[in-house]
Amino acid sequence: MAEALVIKGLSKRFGGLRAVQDVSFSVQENETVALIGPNGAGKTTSFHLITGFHRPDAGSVLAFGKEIVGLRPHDICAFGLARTFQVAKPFGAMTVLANVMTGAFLRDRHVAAAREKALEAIEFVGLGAREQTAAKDLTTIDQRRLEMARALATEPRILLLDEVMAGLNPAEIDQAVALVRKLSQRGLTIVIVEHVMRAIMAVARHIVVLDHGQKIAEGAPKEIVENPEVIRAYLGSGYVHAPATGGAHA
Ligand SMILES: Nc1ncnc2c1ncn2[C@@H]1O[C@H](COP(=O)(O)OP(=O)(O)OP(=O)(O)O)[C@@H](O)[C@H]1O
Repeated sequence: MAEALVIKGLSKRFGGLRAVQDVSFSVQENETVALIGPNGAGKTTSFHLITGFHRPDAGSVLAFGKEIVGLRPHDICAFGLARTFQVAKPFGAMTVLANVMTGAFLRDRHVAAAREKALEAIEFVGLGAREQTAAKDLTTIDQRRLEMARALATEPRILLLDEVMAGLNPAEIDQAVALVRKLSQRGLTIVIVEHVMRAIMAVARHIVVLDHGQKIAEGAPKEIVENPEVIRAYLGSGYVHAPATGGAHA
């Protein structure tokens, strides 16, 4: 498998705070990699750095062999990296279809083509019956579906999902897991930030753990949940059998 994303020495300070410190990891094509860690560990900042919303102080991000540090978010998206946001940012008054078309317009200037592509993405994420619903009237899981459809409509090769399971009930988490798997089966390379550990275990082939901006571990899910450093920093010793408090959700 070829490397879709190679991150080397990524660093970002906010004043005196080292939000991301010398973080390196790689993602193979069509692999799903999870980025986990406690609140404030630097996961979302890493997404901002990869997708051009923040410029790193140091480090490199190669996407399919091309350096993308320094490119604007729009150009990074056009290069094939799409993302969702931790706090969903739909255009509330606009319909689901109109929202997803804003993604599709990245590649298709023609309304009919953009509409067709948007409808395909809406159907794919399971929002087929809601295309004319205003985004603000969607349930939480449907808002997450909308975020994914909007990203998908930009025709990404790499999809970065930021806490798409937050606030979902257990049945909805199962649906979201199924959708992430379906996205992977479509051939996408996925990087997912998530606190819901059972979802991570169900979708990720590889896990990278951040703590205080630094990578403290990476490896296969089974290794990670047994790693003493990860248990200390994030999971807590009882997570496998009982929901952890304050950190990962079982
Ligand atoms: N724009 C900013 N200006 C100043 N500090 C910031 C900024 N963005 C993030 N930070 C700080 O950087 C650190 C890392 O934040 P980040 O949002 O990346 O963490 P996270 O791992 O995504 O956490 P969570 O799980 O809570 O979303 C935190 O201490 C945060 O307060």
